[in-house]
Amino acid sequence: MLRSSIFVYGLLLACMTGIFQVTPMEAQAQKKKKKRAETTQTATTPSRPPKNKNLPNIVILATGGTIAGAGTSSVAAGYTAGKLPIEDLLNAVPEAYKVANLEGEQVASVGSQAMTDSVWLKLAKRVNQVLQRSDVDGVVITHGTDTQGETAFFLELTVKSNKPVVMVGAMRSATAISADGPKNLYDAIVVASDKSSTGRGILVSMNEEIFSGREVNKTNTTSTATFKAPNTGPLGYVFDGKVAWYHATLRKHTTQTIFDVSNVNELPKVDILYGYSNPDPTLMDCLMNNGTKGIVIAGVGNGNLYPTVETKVKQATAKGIVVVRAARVPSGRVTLNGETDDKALGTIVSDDLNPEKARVLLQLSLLKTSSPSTIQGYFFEY
Ligand SMILES: NC(=O)CC[C@H](N)C(=O)O
Repeated sequence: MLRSSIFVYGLLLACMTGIFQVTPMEAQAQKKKKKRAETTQTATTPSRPPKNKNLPNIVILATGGTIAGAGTSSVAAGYTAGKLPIEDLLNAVPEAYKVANLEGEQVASVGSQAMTDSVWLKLAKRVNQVLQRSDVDGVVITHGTDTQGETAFFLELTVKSNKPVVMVGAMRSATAISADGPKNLYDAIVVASDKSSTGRGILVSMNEEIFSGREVNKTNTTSTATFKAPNTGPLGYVFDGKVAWYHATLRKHTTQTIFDVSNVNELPKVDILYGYSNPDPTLMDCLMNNGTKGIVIAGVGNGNLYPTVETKVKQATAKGIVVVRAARVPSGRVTLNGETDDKALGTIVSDDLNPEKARVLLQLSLLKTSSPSTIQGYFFEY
């Protein structure tokens, strides 16, 4: 009796301490099972397939943004932009490897609200280097949406190749439910791989629409359909892995421009002043005394200026600062000598470029000349 109760007690103890939980044979089987599970897991993580010589070669240059953003919740809006590396973004779209051979490179990892002139220059130089390679057919650039319109126009004026360059972003982070990044990235790769995208300038592919880098703007703070071209509409669409074109830009771009940044390390300082009722004209003093070489005014209506700002503008142009009248109105042209007397003020107009795009063109123009009339010519040409 005593012996049997010692046995039962011993058995119980053994079970609790796990001695009899797994026999050596079972342990080996479990080890094998675990290894199998690990192998299966690796196999489901898409790895780079071997190069297919029948597919185009696309280089993806990553700069950050929401498309590479990650948050702690899949439903809350909060996240940090530019966290995930390009490899992770590509792993979310294994289908893209059936469209092109893909090579990824991280140029920057920033939310595009932190975009700088130096990243622009680095990016433009890198795009040009990559496109010079005879084995590269096109480039895709992942970018935050906040300032994507400006970067697109900067590249539109400084990329020296006819090969497709397609920018893309996302409005929902990579960890959000229904993240739009993977579909947008897939579509952008489709657009960049399509020979019909050649010679169209910098393209921005978002939400199944394709825009010109000159025209595209972010128009909604949170919607996935945020990108629009208010003056022209989209150039085309990408749907079901196919591209369809309806329009083309007539303004000079890429290989047709005079702007070459290959030896440029710094851009001239150009700032934007916003127009509104009863503004404080001393803001202009701040810019005039701050080394600013050019000022873009986001004027009201047809780029009109508040009277006391107008007085300051006259002082600025007399000092040799180039002042461009643009408009805070989201579409349309700013016309010369309408309500505002450009001749008397020494100002020029942005044509139909919005203030931030006018700033880009003014920065590049000032690398060439400080003559307002020559720069006005550029604004009607590009
Ligand atoms: N949707 C976005 O990409 C916005 C995220 C961030 N502010 C950026 O522009 O990079």
